[in-house]
Amino acid sequence: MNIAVHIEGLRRTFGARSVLDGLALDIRRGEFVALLGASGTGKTTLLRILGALDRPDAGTVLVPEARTIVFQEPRLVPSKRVLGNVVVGLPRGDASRERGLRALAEVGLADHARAWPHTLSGGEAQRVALARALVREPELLLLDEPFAALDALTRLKMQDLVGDLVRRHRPAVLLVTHDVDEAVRLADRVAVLKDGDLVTDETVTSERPRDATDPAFTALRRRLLADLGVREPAPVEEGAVR
Ligand SMILES: Nc1ncnc2c1ncn2[C@@H]1O[C@H](COP(=O)(O)OP(=O)(O)OP(=O)(O)O)[C@@H](O)[C@H]1O
Repeated sequence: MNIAVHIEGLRRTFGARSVLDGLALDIRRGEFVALLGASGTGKTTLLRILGALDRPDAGTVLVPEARTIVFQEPRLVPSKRVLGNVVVGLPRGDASRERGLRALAEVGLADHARAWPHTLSGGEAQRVALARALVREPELLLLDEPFAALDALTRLKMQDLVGDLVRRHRPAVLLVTHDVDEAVRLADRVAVLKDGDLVTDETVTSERPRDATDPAFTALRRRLLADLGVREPAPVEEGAVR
């Protein structure tokens, strides 16, 4: 079957509030879906359910066994060196070590294998978290605002890195983000979560590498911002004095 994730009629209630209310979403194998939504709409709840960290109250959720999550913060084990963090939970031995080293090389940290987590920058630590997720060769990669805590330049570099890694490994991806441009840059499809269900589910048609000034990109950005209830700043006219 060509489907990696199948969700139908998903409901999750906290007290009297149905945060997810009949949500449906399919993700094909190797497809990259970005999920936008205002704060508190249930994006993390959805990701946690897909990662088996939370349970639905109702509905169907079919996900592959091989799935990993990367959170906003790297969540490294401070008492393990970088390589130990990457291979944590894998069988001990040379084969895992080799896989771990390959994954570190892929995120550009081959020379940090013996470093301790507290010596890493925020961006490096997050790359270790990515290596730890990829070394398991997931069929589904769940990304919960993985770049949100990084400075703007590091965030752009991380977006490029994730784009490259995903193209190489081809997992299905669900990326939760607040950043509309990030969603449109990276994803094959962008969905917006509102009032418990997806109100938008759009295929991104711009060619890669994506140019934020491309008309298709800007038109999609405008539609997504409207769905999110955010007004786009008016463009500054050339020569205008402000
Ligand atoms: N374990 C819980 N118990 C009670 N309420 C919860 C629990 N987990 C989440 N919620 C509530 O569910 C709603 C959705 O939370 P969630 O973290 O999924 O939103 P989000 O869209 O990821 O938000 P943000 O963009 O701010 O991270 C919030 O109102 C939150 O308070």
